[in-house]
Order: sequence, then C-alpha cells, then structure tokens
Amino acid sequence: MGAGRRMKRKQGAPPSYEDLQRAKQQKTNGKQNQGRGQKRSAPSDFSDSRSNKRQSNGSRPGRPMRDVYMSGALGVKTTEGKPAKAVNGRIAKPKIIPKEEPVRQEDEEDIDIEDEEDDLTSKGSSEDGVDLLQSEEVLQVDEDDSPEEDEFGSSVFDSEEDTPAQKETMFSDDENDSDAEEILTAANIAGLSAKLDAQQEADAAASKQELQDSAIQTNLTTDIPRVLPSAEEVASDDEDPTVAPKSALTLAPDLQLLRTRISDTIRVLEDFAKLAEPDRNRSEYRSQLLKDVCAYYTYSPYLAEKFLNLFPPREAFAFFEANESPRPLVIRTNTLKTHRRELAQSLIQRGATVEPVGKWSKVGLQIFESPVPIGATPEYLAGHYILQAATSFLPVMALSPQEHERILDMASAPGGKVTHIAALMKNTGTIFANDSNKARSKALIGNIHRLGAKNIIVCNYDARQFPKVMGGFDRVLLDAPCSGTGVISKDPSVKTNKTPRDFLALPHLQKQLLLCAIDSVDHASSTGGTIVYSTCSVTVEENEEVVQYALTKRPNIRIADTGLGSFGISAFTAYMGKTFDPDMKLCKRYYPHTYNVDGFFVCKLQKIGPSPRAGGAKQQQNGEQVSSKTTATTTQDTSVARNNKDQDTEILKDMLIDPEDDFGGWNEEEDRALIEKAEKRAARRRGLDIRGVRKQAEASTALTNGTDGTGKVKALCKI
Ligand SMILES: C[S@@+](CC[C@H](N)C(=O)[O-])C[C@H]1O[C@@H](n2cnc3c(N)ncnc32)[C@H](O)[C@@H]1O
Repeated sequence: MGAGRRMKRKQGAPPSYEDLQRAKQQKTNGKQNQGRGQKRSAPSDFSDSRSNKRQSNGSRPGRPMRDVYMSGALGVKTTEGKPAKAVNGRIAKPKIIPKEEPVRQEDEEDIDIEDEEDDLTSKGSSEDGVDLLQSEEVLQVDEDDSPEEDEFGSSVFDSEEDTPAQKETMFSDDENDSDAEEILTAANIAGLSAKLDAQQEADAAASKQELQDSAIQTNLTTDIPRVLPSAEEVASDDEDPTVAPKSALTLAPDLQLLRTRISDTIRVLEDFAKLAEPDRNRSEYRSQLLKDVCAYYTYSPYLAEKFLNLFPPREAFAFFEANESPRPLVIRTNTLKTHRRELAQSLIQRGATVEPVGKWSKVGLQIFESPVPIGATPEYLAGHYILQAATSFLPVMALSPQEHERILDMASAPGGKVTHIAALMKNTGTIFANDSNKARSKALIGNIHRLGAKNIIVCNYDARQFPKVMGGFDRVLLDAPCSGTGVISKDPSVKTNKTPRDFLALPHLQKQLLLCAIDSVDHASSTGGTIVYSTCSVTVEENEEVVQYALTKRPNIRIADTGLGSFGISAFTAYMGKTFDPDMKLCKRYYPHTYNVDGFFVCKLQKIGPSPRAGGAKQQQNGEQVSSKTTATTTQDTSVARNNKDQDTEILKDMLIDPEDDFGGWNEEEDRALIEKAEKRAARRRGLDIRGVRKQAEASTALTNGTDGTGKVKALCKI
C-alpha cells in the first residue's frame, strides 16, 4: 500500500526525548529559530512528514512494471500538449509540473465548495467532482451568487482483491485489462525499467536502514523515557523544553523535541508497566500526548482528543501524520465516452505518467506526473474523465446501480458520484440529482453536460423534503454533508474550526436525511430497495450513530454487505460505552493512514418493508408530484409508487410492527431537547456558562440565518 511505503519513509527510530534535550542544552543560546525550518533539517530517521508533503504524488517505488502506464524512453512526446489554450479560450496556458512538484490538488482537482452561506453542512463528504474548468466556472458563479469555497481532491488505494460485487458493478465496463497492460507496457517498458531499477535499489537501501533503526529502537525501549515535565518545569514557562529560547526571537515550539516526545509518550502508553515513570499515571501521559499533538499538528484540543479516543495512540499518530500529506491525484474514466485504456494512452501521449488505481476499479487512474494541467486537457474538456477521489467510487460501487432503474442522489453536487451512477447505468433509467445548494448545482449541471450523462434530472430541494417531493425509488444514495474529518489533508481548517456544536448539529441533519432516504425507497423494487449512506468523516457521531438511529427509527431496514470485499475496515459495533447493531461490522471505514485514501464511511441498507404512514408510504404514493423546481425534464415515467397498502400492512404485521403505529419521521422536539442537554453538558465540561454560550449562539443565528430551510442547522453550526 502506498500508505505503508510512505510511513516506512517517515518513521524510524527517533532519538529519545532525553537525548534531544541533552543535545539542546549543549547548543548556544543564540541559536537560530528552530521552528518548522529546523524540523525539516531533522535527522533522516526522524524526518518530518510536512516537509515530504509534496512528494506523495510522486512515483511510487517498487510498483510492478506491468501496472504502470507512463511515457518512457520511447520518447512519446507531448505532441498535443498545447491545445488546452485554444479551447473556448478559457484555459490557462499549460503548466509544466516538475517531478518534485507534482500536480497540486488545490489547483487541479475537483472543487467541492463548502457553502459558507448555505450552511456548514455543505462541507463535502466525498470530495470529488468539479475539475479545474468547472471550478473556474464555480468561482465566477460564486461572485454572482453566494460565496462558496470547497475543494475536491483525489486519492488512491491499491487493493489486490476483486470481489464478486465489484465485478458486478465496476467490471461491467468492456475494458480488457490484460490488453491494456500489454499495449501500454510495450509502449513504456524501456523508460520504466531504468526507473524501477533505481527505485528498487533505493527501496532495498531504505529497508536495510529500517532494520538497523529498529534494532536501535529495541535497545531504546529498555530505557524509561522521561516525557512528563517535573514540578519545577511545570512551574517555569521559561524552562519549558518544548519552547525555543526567547533569544531565538520566537516562541515557536521546538517541533523536533515535540515529535520525539510524542513518539516516546506513545511507547510508554503501549508498555506502561515497563516504561512509565514511578508515581505517574496513564492520564498524565495521555494529557501530555494531547498537548503535544495539538502543538505539533495544530489541532484544537477538542478534535485531537476525539481522534485520540477513536484510535489507539500509535494509530492516532499515523492518522495525524497522514493528514499532513495530500492524497494522490486520481481520475475516473467516463465510460460513457471512452475506455480507460484509450484514456491512459491519450494522457501518456501528453507526457503524463499514469497508473491504474488498483485492481478493484476498472475506471480509476492515478496520475503521477503531468506536464499539462490534468483539469484542462482536451480529453478533460471532452468529458473523458473527471477528477475524483478514489474513495468517492466506493459509495457508488456499494449502491450497485442497475440499468433502467430509478435512482435518487439526495446530495449530489458537484456530481462526481451521480455521473458515475449514470455511467454504470449506461445512460438508461432515470436519476434524480438533488442538492440544496443552488450555486453548487450549477457545477453539477456543468459536470453532467461535460460527461454526457443524459438520464439525470437535477433538482434543488432541501433533501429533507423527500419523499414528499417524490418517492418510490429503486435506490437512494445519501452522500451526506459532514464535518470533513476524513479530508483534513485537503482542508486543514477542519483541525481548528470544528466545535462540539458541529458534532451535534451535523449528526442531527444526517439522521433526518437518512430517514428521508429510507422513506424514499420502494421496498418492493424488484431490483433494488437499497440505500447507501456515506460521509467523508471518520467520527462515530456522523457514521455508526447515525445508522444506529435509523435502525431504531425504521425497523423496516437491515444493514447489508457493501460488496466492497475485504477492502476497508469494519465499522465499530461498540464505541465508548455505546453498543451498535452487530451488523454494523458490515459497514466500511477507510482511513488516510491505512489505505492512503480520504477518510470515508460507507453503509449499505436494504429496505425490507414499507415505510411508516407518516414517514414514507403515504408520501411515496404522492411520488408523482414532481415539483416545478425540477430543472430538467425527462420522458421517463416518474410515478413509480408501487406500494400496495394491503400488502404493506401484511408485511408490517409479519415484522411485528403495528401498521397503525406511526413510527415515521423524526421528533423535532425530542431531538432539540437532546441537543440542548448535550450542549449543557459540553459547556459544563468546558467550564462555560450555558447562558453565555446560548446568547452567543442567538447572536450568531441572527447574523447567519437564511431562508432556504436549512437556516436552523446553519445557525447551529456557525457558532
Ligand atoms: C458531500 S457533498 C456531496 C458530494 C456529491 N455527492 C458528489 O459526489 O459530488 C454534500 C452535499 O450536500 C449538500 N447539502 C447540504 N445540506 C443539504 C440538504 N439539506 N439537502 C440537500 N443537500 C444538502 C451540499 O450542498 C453538498 O453539495
């Protein structure tokens, strides 16, 4: 795995914290500022991931040659490397991207605009979709409409496994893998072999060094690291070893010392009986770790603690590290217009180095280098691909859309997933692509046109209005608005701008949306009856807890296998004293540090009985009411409300549910009371007066409340 390799480069045997302190004392008082610059000059076995940040898109050593597509020594020139300038007169001149400075995601990849104005909730889950040109369009749109900022990125993972479900969904394209390999390998083999030889040599040297380092590390473990400050050190700020001397004209933390102390503290926590100082307890080490993590990686204590609760200390460290590097750039072939093999060849001819994203996907390509902006090639303009995070493929694979079905994507802008669905359906059936954010919907429409999807109807509702607007869908995708804790490398502001309120308000919205998604599905669909819920967040509140809430409120659903095989980590069945449905293990979690992909959560639900009268069935029967807000037309029949009331009643009885019982909808009052209670508790924990917090919230609400129906949530989130 890419991540593994990356971690191998970054981690080694760091000098112990005490050694570093000793070395530090020997230095003169007038030494230079030891901020980030110093960190970069740290010893090689202690290198800083942030200084490696730009390398992660670079070539990956040790790849099997047959997997790599690139323009090699055969001299495939970038003969068509200029024309981007000419198309529509809209493209900036092609930029040469040197090897050391791979394509910058911020510049090139899909932009997922966080809707500041609409609501905080538009912070993307699966950040994918709009490419450079679209983003240019969006930025223009933003000036006209509401200001927005979001960013879609790309990521990649390798998986050696093909599952039957993947075959069903992704391998339906008519690409022949071995053909592709043969042709492309023949075209590139000469250029690759020299490069790979060098890479293998470098790998072997790195492995040797790593073995030596780990031997040293083993010796180190017999020492008891002194990581906690003594009483005197606590008393005197000036002697704080994490702060550079004042003579250095800065109070920037000494990052090298911090990093070493983090590493030492983790060692202690892992082997407490052996390595802890006498009379020190675990929580002292944990709070030291929290403090150091916040200082080193610049997280708010609130969020850092959340992650330290989510992972064991060493894994949390790997997670924080992974968030400091961008994920690799990935594109999805648009099979409505081309095949991956042809696309790869075209990009190679433009001088790009590309590689299949992994065996799990027939449509993903990872871009290593490109002398032309990947968001501005003629192939891009012709809609042959879209820049899209690799994890963004997964919810669509789990949804497994079938030809001729009727599908709803509840929160679809800027359209990475919905255009993927259209491609898998080969432009048959009908897809409703909804998003509550108008400006983002323009980007969505742009992508739909560029990629040539012809079976999509765009609508602009608050998705909580489904299924009142229409229901009876074969499948529904809810790629929910979320906190974005899985995509911190793309949006580091998440490190500090998320508050406890966000983790109350967002799950509240997500729960409401998920119930609406469930109620919008036709349980009697002969092909589907499926709901997929996904987020690009790793928090339990936004994932397992949301699914658990839906299971409680809707006994007519079951968690189903995602069909993603062994790829991904099973979701939690218990977390911090809470237990979830045992089938929660069927849901999948993805982390940047395990697969070098965006953090993601995917859950597949199967609807096995009708929705309650209040929540869905009744509304589904109104499924024909396609509102005038629908912004495109189709010849497809939208009246697919197939529920037979008598039959439904029987099914409900079979499920031991009283058909007259109104188990639908959410109880706004009940939720509000719960939120207020949680807020009170959070304020008390932080030593704040809840009345002051509320006053501030009200003031903020007055400033930010909108008229689009999402104002309540927006107000909550802005505090
Ligand atoms: C994670 S993004 C969706 C990304 C999209 N699925 C894709 O693949 O390109 C979440 C989207 O939810 C939208 N959204 C937020 N609140 C919503 C609501 N109440 N109803 C519908 N859409 C909403 C945001 O505008 C944002 O576009």
